[in-house]
Amino acid sequence: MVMPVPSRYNRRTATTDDPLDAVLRPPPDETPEQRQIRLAREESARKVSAAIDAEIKAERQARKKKRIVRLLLLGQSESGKSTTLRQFQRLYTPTAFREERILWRAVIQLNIIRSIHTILEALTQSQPPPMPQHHHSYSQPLPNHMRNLSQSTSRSPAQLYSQTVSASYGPPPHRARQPSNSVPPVDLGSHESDNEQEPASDLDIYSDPLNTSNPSLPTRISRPQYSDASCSNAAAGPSHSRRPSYVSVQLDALVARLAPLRHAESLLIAKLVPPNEDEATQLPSAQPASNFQPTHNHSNSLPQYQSSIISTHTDITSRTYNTTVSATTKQARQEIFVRPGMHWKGALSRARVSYPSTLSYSTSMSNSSSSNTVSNDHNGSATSSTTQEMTSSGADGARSKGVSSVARHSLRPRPSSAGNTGLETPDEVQEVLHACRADMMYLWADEWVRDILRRRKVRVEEGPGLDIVPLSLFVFITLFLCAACHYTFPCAYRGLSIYLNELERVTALRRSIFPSGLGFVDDVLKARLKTVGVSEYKFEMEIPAGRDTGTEWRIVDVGGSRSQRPTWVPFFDDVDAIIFLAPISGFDQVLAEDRTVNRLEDSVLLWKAVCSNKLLASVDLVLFLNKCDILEAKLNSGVSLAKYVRSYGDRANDLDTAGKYLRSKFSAIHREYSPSPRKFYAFCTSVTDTATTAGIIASVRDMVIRQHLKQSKLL
Ligand SMILES: Nc1nc2c(ncn2[C@@H]2O[C@H](COP(=O)(O)OP(=O)(O)OP(=O)(O)O)[C@@H](O)[C@H]2O)c(=O)[nH]1
Ligand SMILES: [Mg+2]
Repeated sequence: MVMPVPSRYNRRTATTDDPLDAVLRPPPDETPEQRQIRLAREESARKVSAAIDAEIKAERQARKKKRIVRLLLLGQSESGKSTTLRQFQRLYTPTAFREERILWRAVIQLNIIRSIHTILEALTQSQPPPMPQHHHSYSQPLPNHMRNLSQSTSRSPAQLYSQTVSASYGPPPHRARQPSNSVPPVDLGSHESDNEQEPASDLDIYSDPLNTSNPSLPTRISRPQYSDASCSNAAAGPSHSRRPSYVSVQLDALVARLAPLRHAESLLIAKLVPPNEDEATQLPSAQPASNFQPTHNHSNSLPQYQSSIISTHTDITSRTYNTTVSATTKQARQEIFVRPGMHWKGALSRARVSYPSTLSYSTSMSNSSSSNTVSNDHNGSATSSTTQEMTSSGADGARSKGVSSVARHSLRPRPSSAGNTGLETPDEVQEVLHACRADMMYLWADEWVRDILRRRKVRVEEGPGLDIVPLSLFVFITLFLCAACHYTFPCAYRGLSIYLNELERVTALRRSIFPSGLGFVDDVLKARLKTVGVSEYKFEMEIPAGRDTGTEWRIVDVGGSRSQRPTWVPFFDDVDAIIFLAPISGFDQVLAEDRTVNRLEDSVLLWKAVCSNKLLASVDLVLFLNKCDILEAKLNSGVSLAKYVRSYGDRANDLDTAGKYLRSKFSAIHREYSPSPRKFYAFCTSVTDTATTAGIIASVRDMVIRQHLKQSKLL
C-alpha cells in the first residue's frame, strides 16, 4: 500500500490561507512516483528562474558598463513624438537619418496625395456644408492671404503660415453659443499655479466660439453660375468680381484628371505596407463618444480611459514590439500608420539599390557628406554604430538582444542606399504627381474650395503631415499664376525660394528628389506617419558628445491614440526620463478618435495620469509644450484662447502670454500630482523647427545623461 507522502504543504494546510500555497500544494494522496516527478519539475523551474535572475543581473552589469540611457516619448496622437524622435536621429545619427530618405519620400508623396483626396472628398460629400456667415466672392482667383502676401516682402514663414491658417479660419469669429457637435472647451483646473496672479478657481467653460450657427442652411452646395468665358478668367486679377471659380466650374473634369492619384496612392501603400497586412482593416476605431466624457472636477479621480493607463498591467516580459507597416484602406480619411519593425525596414531595403562597393566608395570620395558613412561601413568601424533596432521580442530579451544587435550592426557593412547616393530614379508615383501638379495647384488655390473646406471645418493646414503642402504649394501656385496669367506679385516670394525649391523637388521629375540639404530634413520632419505599437530606437551617437561617448541611447516611441495607450505601461519600467509632448495648438481641436474630446483637455488629463503614476514616481519629466508655431499662427489670426480656456481670462492673446500661462498650468499639475518631488523641465517647442529644437534637444540630452550618471553614482 502506498502511503501519501507528507510535505511541507500538507503541514501548512492548517496554518495558512495563502492562495499561492493552495495552488502549489501537492495532492494529499501523492504517490512517491508523483512526488519524484513534481520535485524534478520544481527543480527545473528553479533552474529556469535562476537563469533568468542571472540574465537580469548580467544585463544590469552590462548596462552599467555600457551605460544605457532610456528615454520614453509620450503624448497624444499627433503631438509630435515621432517628429521628436526624428530630430534625435537627425542630430545624433545623421547617417541613418539620411539612409531613410527614400522611404520618407514615399511617405511624403502619400501625405500630398491624401491631402488632395481630403480636399476632393470635402468637395464631393453628399451632405451640404453649413453656409458661412460671410460669403466669399467666388470670383477671386487667389485666396485673400495670397493677395495679402503680395503686399509684403519681409514676412516670416510663421507669419505666412498664420495667414494661411487665418484664411482657413476666416475672420476673427463672431461668437455664438456652442452646439452639441462643436469643439468642447478646456478645463485646466484650479491647480495651484506658478503665477501668483493666477486665480485659484477657474473652472468656467465656454461654448464653441467657432460655431457660427446660421439658421438658413442650404440644402446643397451651391455652385455659382458660370459660363466658359468666365472660366478662362478664373486666374486673372482681383478686379473680376462675382465670377465663378475655376474649380467650381471644372470640378468633375478636375476630379477625373486627378484620378491617377488613386493609382499612385495604391502604389505607395503597396510599397509601404507589407502584403497580407490585415491590420489595415483593423485599426481600432474611435471609441463611441459616450465612453468618455471629460470630467471637469478636480478630484484625483481620472476618467476611465485615463485610469486604464495606470491600472493596465502587462507583464514586463510580455511586451511586444509590433513589426509591420500598415495602411488603412477602408475609410478614405483614415491614416496610414506605421508599425515599426521588420516590414518598415523591409520597405526601406526594398527601396535600396545595390551598388558594387567600388561605386559606393567612389561616390564617397566625391561626396564628402557620405564619405564617413561609406568608409565606416567598409571598415566596420564602431564610430558609426548607429542603427534603428525595432526588435520583436519581449522587453528584457529585446534589451539584451539590442546590445548585440548594435554590435552586430557596427561590424556589418551597411548596404549602400539609393537615398544616400542620390542615384534614385524617378518613380511612377512621382510621374503621376508631376502630371497632376497643375490641377493640384488649382485645387488648392481656389477660393471656392477654401470656402467649402472652411464650411466643412476641414483644416487642411493642420492636417497631419500636410503643412508642407499649403505653404509650398501656394507659393508655387502663385508663381505659376504670375507666369501664366501675368498677375504680378513682384517680390513677395523672394524670401521663400526655399519653399519653392522644395515644391519643385517634390513634384518634379528628377533623378535625385532629395538632395542632401535642408529641404529634405524639413520635408521629413513635416511628414506624417501615424505610429501604432511601440518602437525602441537604439543608437550610439555618431557625433562624439563628451560624456555621451560610449552611451547607448534607447528612445521609445509609442502610438498616442487612445486605443494605443494601454501599451505604454510596460515601458514605464526602467526609464531614465520621459519627454511628454502636449500640442498646445490643439485648444480648439478635437481628438480624431473621439470628437467629443478637446485635444488640450486630453493632453492635460494625460499629463495628470503620467505625473501621478507611481511607476514613474522617480522618473524625471520633460514637458514639450509643442506646436507653438501653429499656436502662434492661430492666435495671430484672431482665434481666441480664452474662448476655449475660460480661465485664461483677458490675458493677451499672444504666444508669449499663452505659452507662459499654459506652462504654469502644466507645472502646477506636475507639482500637485507627483507622488514625490522630482526634476521637471518645460520647454515651448516647435519640433519641426530644426534650429530651435537642436538647442532644446541638446539640453535634454545633457540633463538626462547627468541624471543618469548621478543615479549610477558615477557623478
Ligand atoms: N507645425 C508643426 N507641426 C508639427 C510639430 N510637431 C509635429 N508636427 C507635425 O504633426 C504631425 C504629427 O506628428 P507626429 O510626430 O507624427 O505625431 P505622433 O505624436 O508621433 O503621433 P502618433 O504616432 O499618432 O502617436 C506631423 O506631420 C509633424 O510634422 C510642430 O511643432 N509644428
Ligand atoms: Mg508617432
